[in-house]
Amino acid sequence: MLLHVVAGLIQDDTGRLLACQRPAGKHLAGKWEFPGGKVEEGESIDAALVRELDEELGIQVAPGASLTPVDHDYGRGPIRLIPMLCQVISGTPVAREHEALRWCSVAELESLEWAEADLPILAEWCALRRSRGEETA
Ligand SMILES: Nc1nc2c([nH]c(=O)n2[C@@H]2O[C@H](COP(=O)(O)OP(=O)(O)OP(=O)(O)O)[C@@H](O)[C@H]2O)c(=O)[nH]1
Repeated sequence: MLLHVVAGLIQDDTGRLLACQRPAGKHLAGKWEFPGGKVEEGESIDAALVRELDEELGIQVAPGASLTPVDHDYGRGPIRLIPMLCQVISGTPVAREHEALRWCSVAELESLEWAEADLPILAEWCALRRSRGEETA
């Protein structure tokens, strides 16, 4: 069965993107990812995003546009990773479930070791920024 996973792309005022490091002992430990998680049965993508970011980071967000979903299989069954831009309404991110959080410029994003399914999302996000003339941040 295809597992739907939502991933939140959060930008700060200076255009940096929030990256989260997966904790030790879990699948893909130490790799970087976007905050988010599995969409529960009967739950909308937007609702899953709001719930997961509240649980994981203690922030309240407003879902925005989605980027292109990525289908991937780590050998544990197929997942569809759905990237969603989002706006923080309240709170400051705290790593409740991650090893570390980092606000990253484009150069910093490229220096991290990402979960494989995130790579096309990062490429799309960087292209989007370039098309808006924001590539220097
Ligand atoms: N939250 C999140 N998950 C991602 C991303 N990229 C990516 O491949 N995944 C994968 O999506 C799957 C579901 O993520 P999850 O965070 O809800 O699950 P988990 O691994 O913590 O729980 P599990 O160990 O019970 O499966 C995992 O296989 C995870 O590695 C991402 O950017 N954000």
